[in-house]
Amino acid sequence: MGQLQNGEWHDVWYDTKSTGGKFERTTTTFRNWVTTDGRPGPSGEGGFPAESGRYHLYVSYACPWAHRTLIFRALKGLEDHIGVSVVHPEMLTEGWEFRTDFKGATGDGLFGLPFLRDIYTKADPNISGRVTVPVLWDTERGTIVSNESAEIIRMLNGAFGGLTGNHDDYWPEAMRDGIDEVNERVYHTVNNGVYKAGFATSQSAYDEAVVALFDSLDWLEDRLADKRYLMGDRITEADWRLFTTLIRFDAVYHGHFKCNRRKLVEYPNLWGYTRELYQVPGVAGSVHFDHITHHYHYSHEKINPHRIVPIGPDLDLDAPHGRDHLEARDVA
Ligand SMILES: N[C@@H](CCC(=O)N[C@@H](CS)C(=O)NCC(=O)O)C(=O)O
Repeated sequence: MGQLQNGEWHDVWYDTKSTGGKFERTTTTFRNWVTTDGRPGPSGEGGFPAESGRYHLYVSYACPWAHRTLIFRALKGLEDHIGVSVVHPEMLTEGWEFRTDFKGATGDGLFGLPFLRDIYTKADPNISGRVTVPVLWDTERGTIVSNESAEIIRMLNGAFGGLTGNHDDYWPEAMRDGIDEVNERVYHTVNNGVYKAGFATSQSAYDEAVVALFDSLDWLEDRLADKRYLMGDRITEADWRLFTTLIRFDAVYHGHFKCNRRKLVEYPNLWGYTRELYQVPGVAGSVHFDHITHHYHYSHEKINPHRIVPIGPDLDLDAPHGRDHLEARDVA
């Protein structure tokens, strides 16, 4: 693991010394938007119109943030319009690599480059910062549109309907404030909360993160007692953002990140809800437990110095989800 400083690679682990042992996620560099007609989006510059075959996603199957973009690509019928390259699950001193010696790792499908950082320096030779997945690459302008998953999923949700005819909407206008409110708590205490617990280097930083995480899981468990999905009777973006953390919970976060007050399977509502989302057509194909389990345990040498990859729990994600008694309606 490392980062770029003025286009040069430096192998450094996360700095938690300056923050009293707390892991703080840095902000994202590329913030442009693909829009229907190329007009600028909420941030960055314009000139990125939705076109078939023009954009390419760089992802890791292990990463929960990249996973969101793969789910939206599948749900929105974008497989034939947006290509994908999958990095190797081991993220070591060179950062994400395009090695292909692991099932499902594709290499760099556009340029045949060895490292993900080469894609970042192709976009900006003097770039500084972390080299993260996902990356949405524009093959026409030869640059990165965005490396912020929260924004990439909104582009995939909203910009390509004219091309695909798929107008399913996971961020409906009338629900946006409510969705954003749920996202905010879920992001800080669950999505990023597991990382704050796992990467903490002081007891107090770990305690703070792990308590907030399980408070939120209790809150979500209650919320899902009479709601089929987080926002009620229709699936929204908020559900997919939560799903990619829940699906990794028992396999990785419970043990490797010490989020072990309870397992996900011990929450009846959350566990049924996770199975239902997993069973939505197109979603199971985006879940790769081999990459997930291998990545975390092998890459984080500071947490797991012998790099033993555990066997992992047997999870029956295809079991009936048992949530049919709660009302549901279409996303269109
Ligand atoms: N804000 C980014 C965060 C993405 C992120 O942190 N990805 C992780 C993998 S799960 C990564 O690539 N980390 C490499 C690093 O931090 O050096 C997003 O949501 O798109």
